[in-house]
Amino acid sequence: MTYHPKSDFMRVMIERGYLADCTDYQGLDEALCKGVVTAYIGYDATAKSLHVGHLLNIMMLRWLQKTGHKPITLMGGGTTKVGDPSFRSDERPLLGPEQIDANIEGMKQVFAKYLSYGGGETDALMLNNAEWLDNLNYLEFLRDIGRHFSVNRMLSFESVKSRLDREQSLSFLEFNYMILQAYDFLELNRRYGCVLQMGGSDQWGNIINGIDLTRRVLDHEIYGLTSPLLTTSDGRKMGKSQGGAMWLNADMLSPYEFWQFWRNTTDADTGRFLKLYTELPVEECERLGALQGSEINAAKIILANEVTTLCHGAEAAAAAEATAREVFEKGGVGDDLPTLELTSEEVGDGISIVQLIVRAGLAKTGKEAKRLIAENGARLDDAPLTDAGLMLDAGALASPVKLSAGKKRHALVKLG
Ligand SMILES: Nc1ncnc2c1ncn2[C@@H]1O[C@H](COP(=O)(O)OP(=O)(O)OP(=O)(O)O)[C@@H](O)[C@H]1O
Ligand SMILES: N[C@@H](Cc1ccc(O)cc1)C(=O)O
Repeated sequence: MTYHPKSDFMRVMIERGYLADCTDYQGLDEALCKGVVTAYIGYDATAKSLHVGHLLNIMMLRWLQKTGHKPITLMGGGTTKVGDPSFRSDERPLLGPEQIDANIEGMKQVFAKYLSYGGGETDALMLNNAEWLDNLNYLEFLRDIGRHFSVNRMLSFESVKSRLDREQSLSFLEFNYMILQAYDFLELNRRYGCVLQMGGSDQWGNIINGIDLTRRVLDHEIYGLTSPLLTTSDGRKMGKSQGGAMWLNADMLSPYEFWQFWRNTTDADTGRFLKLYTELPVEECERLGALQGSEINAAKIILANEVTTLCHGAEAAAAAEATAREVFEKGGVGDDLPTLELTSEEVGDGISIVQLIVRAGLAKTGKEAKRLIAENGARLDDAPLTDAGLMLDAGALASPVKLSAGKKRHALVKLG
């Protein structure tokens, strides 16, 4: 990166590692220096909660607001009905309107923790593209908007190319997604003077289509900026299709498990995550990330506390840290462990240990639970579990028991 930015926002984006690409560094930097820039990120309603992959770009909106600009969070109430095919090898499952509305309600919970909404100049706005997409007239839309798109060019984008190269089907419905997202940018520019769209690098094609369309229709110069897609050191994208998504809503992932996720960051990721997910000064993040051996654990605890405080509050972060100390350092049971509460009817004459391991979320299937036991990875109240046929009755569960999978994952089982 040879560009030396003048604006605070661009400087933060570059210094902290948020920037993958930008359509016009200098043009955007100058706009940011001149006055308040309105920028948006869109979120499709494909799940009830956002996850830590999305948190990366929520932090970008937070920095945008902190540096004196105006963020828009756009819920994809309209676009979710179509489903973004970018870099996907298959079509997304189609969701019905009730599911979409429920997902939007779930997703919305998180934004107010990071952004301040309201009517002021740099207050954030929450919008939904169903507002302008739901009632589009097909023929008018084709004539006014569709005529600006070249199919030849649309077919050349990397985001759909792999699907075409592999001769896998790309439905006409999905093919329209790019046009709808482009139209969003045009509408947001027209209605709210929005001049910047941000997103993960998989959104590049969709973003530049919006910029081209707005130039053609309104003759306005607008910008796009993308972040790297966050992967863990072992190369997996942090998302939801990957399984085990790290959700931001507490009813989908407890604050304790959320805290643990950050606490278990690999050494190589610690400095990078501190810069992306906390607001500690860059030099401090670098110093902490460079610690070696057991010292880096202190950095990971700082990371977990900072991120959990932002997302779930200082109290939840402190409780998670206390539970972790209790469980790991003293071998005890903390109040904050994920808990499975059983009724006496469920326990009956006895409930199998395999079923408990699955229901407590420590294994996905019975087979996986049995393998865990066979490989000596499961423990009951800190004692190794060797018998996969073990049954626990109400007497055994008279006081809560702790189940563990490996060194780091624990759950409490108790009678409700
Ligand atoms: N791991 C990530 N790192 C950075 N940005 C991400 C990440 N995951 C998602 N995003 C951003 O959020 C947008 C919405 O993503 P999308 O719903 O496709 O993600 P997802 O939950 O990872 O989905 P899936 O795993 O189903 O592909 C992405 O296009 C990207 O801009
Ligand atoms: N396409 C984005 C979501 C989005 C929706 C509408 C937009 O205008 C912008 C972005 C995604 O897959 O997550």
